[in-house]
Amino acid sequence: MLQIDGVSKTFFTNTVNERVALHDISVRLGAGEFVTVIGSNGAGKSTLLNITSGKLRPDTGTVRIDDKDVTRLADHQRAKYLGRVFQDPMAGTAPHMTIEENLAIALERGRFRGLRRGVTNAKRARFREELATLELGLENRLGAKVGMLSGGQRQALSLLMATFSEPDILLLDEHTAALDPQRAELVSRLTAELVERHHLSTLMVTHNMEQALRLGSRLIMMHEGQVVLDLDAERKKRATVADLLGAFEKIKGAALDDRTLLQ
Ligand SMILES: Nc1ncnc2c1ncn2[C@@H]1O[C@H](COP(=O)(O)OP(=O)(O)OP(=O)(O)O)[C@@H](O)[C@H]1O
Repeated sequence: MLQIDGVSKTFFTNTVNERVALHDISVRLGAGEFVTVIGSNGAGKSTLLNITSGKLRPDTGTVRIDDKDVTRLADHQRAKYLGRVFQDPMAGTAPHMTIEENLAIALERGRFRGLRRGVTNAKRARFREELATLELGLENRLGAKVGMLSGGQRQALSLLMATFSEPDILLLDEHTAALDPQRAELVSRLTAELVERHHLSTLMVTHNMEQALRLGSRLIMMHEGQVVLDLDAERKKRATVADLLGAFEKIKGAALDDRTLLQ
């Protein structure tokens, strides 16, 4: 469970480059809730994920994971609660290590810290079983260097690594955006399966509105550092891409009207 309460973040405060990235934002995720996050460029989506992961500190507000206040914990101290997959397929895995070495490191994080890093036969059996669910044949290539895999295969592996220690929160940062449509579709399908199987509380940023509507149990739209639309499962099921575009136009229009009124 994630509770982001009253979080604000401004970059380059009191300079000509000042940017308000988040403005008093509050987002709460229940256990197993899968929220897709859309919004225009600069809306604050990545900043929200970076504040959740501890990569950035908020200026004000708090971040709680499973009722524990983690606002002041650095990213490495929070890592055990979180899984994260980035847009760049090269970011989540170590290319010079084998598939099983990468998986062993991922397994060591999170709740399995008692285990040693070495790859035992028991672990190998588990890796094979988990990899088989990807349906990419990687279960037969445990000794292959990860750098030899395609972008789609690496991203599928990153996703598996981020999820199989069952983190409290899964953060997906446009994780299908750099893949061709077929691979993006595969990674989308795997995302839905893994989130469901491990019952993970998930925040997924995407620019693909159709994907944002298809995946997840709730959708939020951000604009200028705030949540401007929050659709629950029922409303999300009925919504179309045209509805989302319409809502966004209306919000932008309202913001313009407000500014006009102030002048
Ligand atoms: N490290 C940083 N230093 C300075 N400004 C930043 C930094 N990170 C984000 N910003 C600014 O904060 C605002 C929000 O950026 P953010 O990257 O969170 O938006 P986003 O919704 O993820 O955008 P995009 O969809 O383009 O990735 C923008 O104005 C951006 O320029």
